[in-house]
Amino acid sequence: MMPSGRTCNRAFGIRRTSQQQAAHARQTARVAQRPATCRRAPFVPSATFLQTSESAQKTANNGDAGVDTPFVKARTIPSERALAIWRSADAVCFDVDCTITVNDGLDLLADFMGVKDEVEALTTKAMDGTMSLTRSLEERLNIINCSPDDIRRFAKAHPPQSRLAPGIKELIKALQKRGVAVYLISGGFRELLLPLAAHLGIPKDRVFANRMHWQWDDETGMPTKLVGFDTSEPTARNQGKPEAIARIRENNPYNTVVMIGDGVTDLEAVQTSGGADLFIGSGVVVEREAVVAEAEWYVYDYKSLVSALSRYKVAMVGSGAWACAAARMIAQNTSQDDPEDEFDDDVRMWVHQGGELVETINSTHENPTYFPGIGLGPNVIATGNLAEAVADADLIVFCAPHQFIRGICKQLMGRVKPGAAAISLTKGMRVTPEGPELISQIVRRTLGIDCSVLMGGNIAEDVGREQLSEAVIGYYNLDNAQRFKKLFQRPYFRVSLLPDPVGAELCGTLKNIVALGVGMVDGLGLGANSKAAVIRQGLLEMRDFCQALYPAVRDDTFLECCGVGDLIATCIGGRNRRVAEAWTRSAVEAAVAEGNGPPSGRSWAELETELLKGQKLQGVLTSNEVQQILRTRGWEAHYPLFTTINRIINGHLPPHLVVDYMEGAKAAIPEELDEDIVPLPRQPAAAMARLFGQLVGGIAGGAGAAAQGGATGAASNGM
Ligand SMILES: NC(=O)c1ccc[n+]([C@@H]2O[C@H](COP(=O)([O-])OP(=O)(O)OC[C@H]3O[C@@H](n4cnc5c(N)ncnc54)[C@H](O)[C@@H]3O)[C@@H](O)[C@H]2O)c1
Ligand SMILES: O=P(O)(O)OC[C@H](O)CO
Repeated sequence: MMPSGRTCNRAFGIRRTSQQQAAHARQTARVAQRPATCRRAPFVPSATFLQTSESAQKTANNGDAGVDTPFVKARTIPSERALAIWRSADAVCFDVDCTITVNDGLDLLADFMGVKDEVEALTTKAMDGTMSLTRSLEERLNIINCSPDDIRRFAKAHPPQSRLAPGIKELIKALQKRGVAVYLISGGFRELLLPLAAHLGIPKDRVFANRMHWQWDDETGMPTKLVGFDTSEPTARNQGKPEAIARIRENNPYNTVVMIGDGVTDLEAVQTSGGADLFIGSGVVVEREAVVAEAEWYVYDYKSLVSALSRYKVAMVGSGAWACAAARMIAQNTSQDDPEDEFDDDVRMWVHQGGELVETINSTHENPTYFPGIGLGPNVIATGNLAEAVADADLIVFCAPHQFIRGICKQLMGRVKPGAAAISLTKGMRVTPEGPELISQIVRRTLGIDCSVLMGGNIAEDVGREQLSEAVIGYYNLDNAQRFKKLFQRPYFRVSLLPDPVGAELCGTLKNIVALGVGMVDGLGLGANSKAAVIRQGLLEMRDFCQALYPAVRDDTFLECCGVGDLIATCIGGRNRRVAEAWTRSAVEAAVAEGNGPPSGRSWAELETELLKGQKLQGVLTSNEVQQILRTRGWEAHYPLFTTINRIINGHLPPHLVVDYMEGAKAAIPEELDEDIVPLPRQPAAAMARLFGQLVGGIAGGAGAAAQGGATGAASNGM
């Protein structure tokens, strides 16, 4: 800003950090050697927002021995109010001279025209108050007396990039990227500002400044001689900046407008009604005592404004295998040194166990219980306190085993930040007498926030090893989905958006049942053809079930990575498949070994503990949940594979019927057994004992018999 820019030769007695003092000394030495009219302010090099503001604040609070200047406390840490306004700004207005540029345009032009000293004398008069701003501008232009050609030559000699303050271009770019309207409001002249505006991508109609008046040549129709300037522009007089902002507001539906500048006329922008909602003082180029003292927020580094612009805080609810792999990706993204990074570096992770595991994660940056051998990143901060993990979080990632989500959400009721957005990575559903409820629906209903889903063929350990994986984000709110995409997307983790959240979530849920079937095929020693048959039928039943419950679910969704992609990944490398294989082997071996006696195959719960070491099996619970829906609605015959698998896992049918699911679904299940739906039974079901007793002869024929259709025969016999 031009008029007060003249005051920058004065010493203002600002208390500085030692870092600032060193920078200031270097700057002072440089300034002394050049003809610029502004003494540079301390510039804090490349510190992050918090480091900058904290160190500055600390110095301000402690005092700084060795500096004998009067104490002025710059508010370098923004208040919550200031931060909220900054983040929600619709328009940001910048002063130009010594705010976005390192020098004053009119001074530079005077120097270029060889009249620097006379112009400076007039400036001093204006600053002394012995001359009005308007008259001082008039007289200075008179002395400068340039032609349009001089201005063109001046612009060439001082191109925009040579004049920009450090970090300003990145700040303006970050604002524009967010859709914030950027304005220039200057006591300088349009003729000198427009090249800067063009360089910064600011349209001409967003530049408020004074206009030179020219004498025009009658013959050529071209401007020839400078004869004054347009005094009707608000920027030609004191209190002009708030007036310009009031005009901007009149013509645009902005709720929130911020003014940034180095001088007192910029400060005025917030002190008048109709002006800006927030003034941010800039000490990037010069420090002015009055501005430092009055500004609600004062910055020495534009990076700090970029950092503070929109730092979404992220919470991870869960700390199992997938929660760790996902938190690791998020932490990689949030810690990027990118001025446009929208996220706070830290990722809070809730650890159900609390205690020692929390301490281990925070000291070793690894979760040895659920995700051994893979570092999470130092910015994943574990806590055993659920409410603390999500407090202040703008983005909440739910990734706990599905049976716990409802309880978790109940604890979080009334504790999440209004306006927060959630995403569920959990695969599963809940079934109530009223019908099914998806995990994302539980989050939405209990917490009253938007909830997207992220689904795909994503074996946690493979993602942790940065092997290529794909996922979709199924969404209702596109803005939130796009933000989550930025949060998750990595070179090795390809994320796309899918406007079918229900289809995506149900695919992720139902494939766990099919994976149990494939594990059974493996446990029976059958080959690829049988697995393919089970997978194909599983995909059909997944599609039919989704569309029977939610007719809007799209066919295409099943061809996405959340559909067939996840199905294949789980059936090749998932936990459900692995545990089902072990369970089937154990059941078959026990039946063969014990003949007609009661089989002693291992229970699901036992194998879950032994093989998954604390991780949770989702397929058995999901199968029981889905089966309740099938049974209640009389749909069992339409879902023969789902039904057969459910009967097998609950001990109502022998495992080899998985490849003869049409028969399995038709089998008459005794009344009392039909009710016997026990999630993860601790003991082999009594029903299993009876069935194995009847079927042991058939099973003893082994997998070979089953592969050749023997399983069908045995099942038929058994039923
Ligand atoms: N593991 C994978 O490869 C993978 C991949 C994609 C999706 N998923 C899905 O993500 C979800 C979470 O899976 P995961 O692998 O992160 O977890 P996990 O299977 O490793 O389960 C262990 C987690 O459950 C927690 N837990 C145990 N008891 C609890 C309780 N009473 N209340 C709350 N939490 C409790 C543990 O603290 C731990 O964080 C599941 O729905 C799963 O289907 C898993
Ligand atoms: O290991 P599973 O069977 O729980 O499956 C893991 C993931 O869901 C695969 O995408």
